[in-house]
Amino acid sequence: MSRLIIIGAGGHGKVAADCAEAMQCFDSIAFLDVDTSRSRVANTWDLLGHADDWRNFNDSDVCWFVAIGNNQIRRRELEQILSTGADVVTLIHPGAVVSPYSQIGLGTLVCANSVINPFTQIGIGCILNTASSIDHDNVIGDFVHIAPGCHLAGDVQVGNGSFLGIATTVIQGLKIGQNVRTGAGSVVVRDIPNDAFALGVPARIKDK
Ligand SMILES: CC(=O)SCCNC(=O)CCNC(=O)[C@H](O)C(C)(C)COP(=O)(O)OP(=O)(O)OC[C@H]1O[C@@H](n2cnc3c(N)ncnc32)[C@H](O)[C@@H]1OP(=O)(O)O
Repeated sequence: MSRLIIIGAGGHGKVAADCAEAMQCFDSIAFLDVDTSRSRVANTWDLLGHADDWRNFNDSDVCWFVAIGNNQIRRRELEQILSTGADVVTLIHPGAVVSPYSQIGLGTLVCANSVINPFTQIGIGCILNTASSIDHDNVIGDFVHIAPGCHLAGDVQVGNGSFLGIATTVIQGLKIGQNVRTGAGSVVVRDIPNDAFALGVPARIKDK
């Protein structure tokens, strides 16, 4: 058992803490955040101090999770912590179904009711949000956010830093590039190139 400190006390941080509590493998759960105007988060968890001061809390029994929704900021913070060799954890809600034949990178959050089917690889620092399903043989890059209710069919690839908006559906075998964004409810039926923004049914690429 160890103490978990979560960096980022916004809505996503609260979901991460709730997941960590459900896992029942941490002695205590607390936060650091850039906003230190309060001492408690949602009247439930302690806010220990400023996120920039995280090294001051890096005792041997502490492990870390970065819960920042923005993919770029999450990447910056997590890479900084990983570079020091600090103990970063992966959070998988006990109500998620994860195949033993899949791989999940450090610092990723797998939320309740998500399903990860076999031979799928998930990178580091990802968010697989509530009730998302990632089917067989997917390759999901680093710092990707798959929003609630997304469904990815088999053999889908998603590049680093991409954000699939809530309830996006991707048919089998497609390749979604890096830093792509999709709108809520998009149905992706063609590959999407790097840095594109796509939305609609079927999803079309739009100007940003
Ligand atoms: C736990 C969590 O909360 S995780 C976070 C999950 N959140 C999401 O997934 C949010 C995804 N965001 C969206 O879908 C947004 O609507 C965006 C990014 C696609 C567009 O947002 P904005 O740039 O603010 O666009 P805006 O709302 O002004 O709409 C512009 C036009 O696009 C249309 N539009 C907006 N979203 C969509 C969509 N998802 N699909 C199709 N059309 C859309 C609007 O109807 C509007 O059309 P109009 O010009 O004909 O009236």
